[in-house]
Amino acid sequence: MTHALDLRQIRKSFGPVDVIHGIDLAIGEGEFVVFVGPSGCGKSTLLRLIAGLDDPTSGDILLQGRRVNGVPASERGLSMVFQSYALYPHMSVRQNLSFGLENLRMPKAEIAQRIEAAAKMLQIDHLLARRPGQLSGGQRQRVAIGRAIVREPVIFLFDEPLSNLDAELRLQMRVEISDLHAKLGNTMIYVTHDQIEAMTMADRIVVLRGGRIEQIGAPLDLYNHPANKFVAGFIGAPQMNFLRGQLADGVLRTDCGLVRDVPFAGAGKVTLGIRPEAVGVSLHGHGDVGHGDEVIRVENYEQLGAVTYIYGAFANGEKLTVQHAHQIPLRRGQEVGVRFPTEAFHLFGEDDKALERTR
Ligand SMILES: Nc1ncnc2c1ncn2[C@@H]1O[C@H](COP(=O)(O)OP(=O)(O)OP(=O)(O)O)[C@@H](O)[C@H]1O
Repeated sequence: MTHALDLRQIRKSFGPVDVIHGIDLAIGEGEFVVFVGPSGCGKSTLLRLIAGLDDPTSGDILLQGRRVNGVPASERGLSMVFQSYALYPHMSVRQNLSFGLENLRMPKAEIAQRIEAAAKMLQIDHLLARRPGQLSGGQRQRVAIGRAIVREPVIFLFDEPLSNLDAELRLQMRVEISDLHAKLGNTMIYVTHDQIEAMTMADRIVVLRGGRIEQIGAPLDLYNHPANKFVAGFIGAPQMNFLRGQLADGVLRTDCGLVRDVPFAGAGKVTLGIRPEAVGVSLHGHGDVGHGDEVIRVENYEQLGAVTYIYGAFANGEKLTVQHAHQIPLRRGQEVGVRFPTEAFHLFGEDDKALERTR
């Protein structure tokens, strides 16, 4: 099968600084792939290499099986949507949408028809006569997406397109971009540092750190089976809890006092990972400590109605975040029993790699 995109051993250096360290990646036709990672991990650089806005130092880029190294951006059949929208302020929305097509000498009737279809899909048909300055941030981003759509690209490239929008609008646009992908069926590559965008939009997530791929997988694969501590900590909010410990002969002893038979092989220093929602809470009556495996002291808490977040600490100072699905009475300084179900354990070795379960 021909892939929409193949990256083969892509490296990129800026002068003496190596930014991308040999990336191999194949993206299938119609896939929605999200590149995610902390600031400076090389996501935008990688996207720019794919777009043809920059050249790799070495390695090959193939679009639908054809090597495109050195092919100018305008001839790659890709459209890019930027965080900054990059609209022409002195042109109307309609002109912003038609500009690129006119440059391709496309017949006027076809341009008009494409603009009409895209404007309708994005619900900006009533805004075509306005200038970007007369639009809200969300409307501007829709115009920028419209400009990408009218070009009918083989691949859409998005570089943090929602970063300038407020939380509510981000959520709405996330859903709209997912809908757009479902309607159009094009391959889409989306760069973000926001793991929630990655979790909600991607068919597959590529987690990058320091110019290397840490893990590739479907959102829930990464959530349930992170390959290492970095991915475990990056995917999921609030973050997975990490507790120091020792493993020997199938027995885990954490520094905070937990002793437990665990189905993991290996020995030596380990980190126990457990997600906030997997930790059980027990309260007896008014603030009495219930029966738990261990006790934390509540340092802070947040009652959101649907969920309660408890930010606690063990006697040894290690922190624990608990996400509880019910409303419970809490006060700072009280002690709460916490339970650790073994099924929810992730163990990471000294090299931060996830240990395999033995059963
Ligand atoms: N033109 C350049 N010259 C020198 N260094 C660069 C250049 N462009 C990017 N870099 C460096 O390459 C690294 C990766 O940058 P890149 O913009 O790809 O990161 P990113 O993951 O997109 O980060 P962010 O989320 O902050 O945009 C950074 O350390 C950056 O400083």
